Amino acid sequence: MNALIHRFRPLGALLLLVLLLIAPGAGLVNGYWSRTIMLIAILSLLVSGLNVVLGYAGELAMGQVALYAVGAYVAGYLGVAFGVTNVLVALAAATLAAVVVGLITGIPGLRLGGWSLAMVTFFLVTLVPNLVDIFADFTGGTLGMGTAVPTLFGMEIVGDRLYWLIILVVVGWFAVARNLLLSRHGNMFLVLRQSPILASVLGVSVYRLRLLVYVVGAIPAALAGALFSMLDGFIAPDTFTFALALSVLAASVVGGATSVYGAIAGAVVMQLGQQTFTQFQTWQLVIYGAFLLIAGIAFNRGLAGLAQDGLAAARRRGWLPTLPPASAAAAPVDDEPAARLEPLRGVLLRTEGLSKSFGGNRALDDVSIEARPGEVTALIGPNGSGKTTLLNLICGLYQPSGGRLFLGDEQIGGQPPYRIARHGVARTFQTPLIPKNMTTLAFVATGRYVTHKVGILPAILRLPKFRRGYAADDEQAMALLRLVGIGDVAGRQVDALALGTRRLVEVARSLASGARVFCFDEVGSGLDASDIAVLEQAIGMIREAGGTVILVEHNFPLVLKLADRIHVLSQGRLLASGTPAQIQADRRVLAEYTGAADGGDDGAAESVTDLEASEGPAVPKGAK
Ligand SMILES: Nc1ncnc2c1ncn2[C@@H]1O[C@H](COP(=O)(O)OP(=O)(O)OP(=O)(O)O)[C@@H](O)[C@H]1O
Repeated sequence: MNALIHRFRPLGALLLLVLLLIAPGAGLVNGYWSRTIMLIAILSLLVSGLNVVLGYAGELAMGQVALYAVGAYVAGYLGVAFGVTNVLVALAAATLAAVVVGLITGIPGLRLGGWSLAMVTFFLVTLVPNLVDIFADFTGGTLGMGTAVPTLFGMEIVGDRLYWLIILVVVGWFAVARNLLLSRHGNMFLVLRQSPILASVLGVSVYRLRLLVYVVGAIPAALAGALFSMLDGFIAPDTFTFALALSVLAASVVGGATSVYGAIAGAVVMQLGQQTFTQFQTWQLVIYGAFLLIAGIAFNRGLAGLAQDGLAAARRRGWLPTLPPASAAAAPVDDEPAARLEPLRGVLLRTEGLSKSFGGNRALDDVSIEARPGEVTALIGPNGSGKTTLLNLICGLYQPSGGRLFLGDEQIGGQPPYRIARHGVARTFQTPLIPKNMTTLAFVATGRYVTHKVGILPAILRLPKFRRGYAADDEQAMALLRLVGIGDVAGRQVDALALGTRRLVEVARSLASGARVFCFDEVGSGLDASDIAVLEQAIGMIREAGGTVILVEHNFPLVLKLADRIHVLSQGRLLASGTPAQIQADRRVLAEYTGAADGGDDGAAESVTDLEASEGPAVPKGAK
């Protein structure tokens, strides 16, 4: 039954599309409703563009309405000034204009960072009437501009034909958006939304990805504008108002910004609301504000989120058949033998006099260490001694104030994090960075985004290259989850997992990139004894496979078991380096941990192991 439903889903969608297309011709809807459907379709294009930018990549870009105007005027002007009325040319020109305007506004907006994009796009919307006025010779100014009748190969595209065109363009866009967002690219957009830091340590240039998302989101807005100019046959600046920008934002939030089809739900609510209530014009800003507040507080995943929750509840109760696993690889097969790691091309990592200051605080001072391939190098020290700062310098998240960082013979210190990640440096975080709305399997596969590239076009067109890449992503991610002993959580939402499990997920994610150097930041904390045993085994495997492991850890028994070499930091300086046996016997280290002036002659503890035998964290002299 289940398989049958899924097999016939595309057929159902096709039937729905055919029904929608024949509705006006077959008399199922009158002229009023066919215009309403076209307006909803156009609005859903606008909202969908915002969903891509805001819902997926987390960028508040208010400029959809300005891009809507660009699409409308470009399509309109082509017809009026050059007699180019072919709808395909008009739509292509609108798309091109969206890309150009997207780049012109996106580059400065995103380069400056922070709220700049929101500000730039906000001003873009408020500028539209002025620009239309300034270029009145081309746009007709405030009086507006009549547009030519659209054509296709000599045929006038009016009435039912225009209705079909609008429906087909909107369906086409949603197919593109679906294929893009429900792919490894969409998953990376979600990672970016949750944490640009995480995206950058996965090897992604945050700036370029943001620009890409912003430009992609601009395209449906311009297409909507072109279609609107064909529908109304007239364009005037009072269509492209700030109130419309707010209504698009409200529709995005109400429909559910992180849902592909939420845009349609949001557009339906907004358009029907507008048409149903006569007082709407007067009250529109208040109504949009109220919509945003209610949607933000009561159902922050929008109508689409409510629908998804309802469907999930119905499946749990057995009222609906359950979904098949995301992929064949995701089906839990717990009795399968754990995967083995392929050989890793570990490399020597070396710091030379590395320093980092935050204002007057010298967090790291002249630290020189080595981490060798096929070894586990542990960094220990009390809280605030500079361990995480050192990892952040190694990964490029901090710029060094002094000193150098070598990977093999190459000096990589000071490079941006995404470049360092591309050299093969992977990282986990003290507080795991985990995106929302993603399965554990998909999250682990994001580790392969840069190293096993599949372009956007193969993803949108679902080409064999995309399918092969997708299958390999799933298979590898599943094997790695099994390796760290959590294959059973592959299909679960990764942000719903317990802290200890998230740490293991991060280890699997770092392995997915095929990295050469692994920086594990307190990866053992919060894990129970059985998880620690699995972690120990996984780190042992990375070492055996030849990887370079840098382990920041407070769990001293774990450090003693795993480390080949230990570096002890104290107040940002390197206090001692040596084998576990040497560090255990080092009285300076004991003194640092106990606070005793001369290494613990009070007889309370004879070695660091005595202090840490209970697996408790190293108690700091000065807690962070
Ligand atoms: N972004 C920052 N801005 C200002 N000070 C910072 C920053 N990051 C770290 N520090 C300071 O640098 C010092 C070292 O901090 P760091 O987090 O590296 O220590 P740690 O050894 O990792 O501690 P813990 O074991 O608690 O994680 C601390 O004094 C901390 O306050």
